Amino acid sequence: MTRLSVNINKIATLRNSRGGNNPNVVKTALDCEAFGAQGITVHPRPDERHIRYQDVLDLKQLVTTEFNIEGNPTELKFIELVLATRPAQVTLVPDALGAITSNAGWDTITHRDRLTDLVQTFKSAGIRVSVFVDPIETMVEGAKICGADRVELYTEPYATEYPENREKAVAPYIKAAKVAQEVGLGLNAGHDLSLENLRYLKEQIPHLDEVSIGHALICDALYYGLENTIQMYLRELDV
Ligand SMILES: CC(=O)[C@@H](O)[C@H](O)COP(=O)(O)O
Ligand SMILES: NCC(=O)COP(=O)(O)O
Repeated sequence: MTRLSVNINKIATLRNSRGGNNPNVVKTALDCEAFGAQGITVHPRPDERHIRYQDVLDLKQLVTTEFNIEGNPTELKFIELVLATRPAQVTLVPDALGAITSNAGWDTITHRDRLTDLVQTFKSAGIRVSVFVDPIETMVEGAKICGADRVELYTEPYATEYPENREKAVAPYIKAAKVAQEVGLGLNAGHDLSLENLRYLKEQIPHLDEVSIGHALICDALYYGLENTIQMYLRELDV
């Protein structure tokens, strides 16, 4: 079974655009769970332009499905937040300051020592650690050497190539997923997954443990409503 974790960053972006508390991020997370989501993902950034650090602490009190915090562990504040929150999973993402969104995975070879320390720190606190990587076999192997429990494959290149040539788009992901399975890593995927491209990814990589989806899912909810949308995404994974 592949779990759907809804990334609620975009709900916070909407809230922040006006100040106040509408939409309510915590209520939306709980509604996502009630509508069938099997996890909630947040990706706080140092400028707190969407999810704020306080949101993360508030969510932890009430989220009952898998809580996944994504972010760049080079920020001490991020490390402290994760350790204070103790989510089910932390996903380490090397996002650059000033980037609009995440745009690359880790070089798990160059950053091996630092990642190894971080993985150990989080695992000692009982938190599962996933490392965000491009679909490159050596990067997956590198994540294993760092002690990670899972990798999250960065799917933006898949999503971009999908409309032109979906077989070519998914090919590196199938290879990377195979390596993850061989070395005993769990497998997550995320970024720009959508109703258009999700089913094929799942068909090609049936052993995916989890997908985290935010941007497209929240956009779809404008047309279909949040409950219907979550059910539609779940059906795409039910293959
Ligand atoms: C790691 C990843 O791909 C997502 O967490 C993505 O970065 C979502 O963040 P934004 O909502 O800021 O685009
Ligand atoms: N880890 C990926 C994620 O949480 C959501 O990414 P996106 O669907 O907002 O592109």
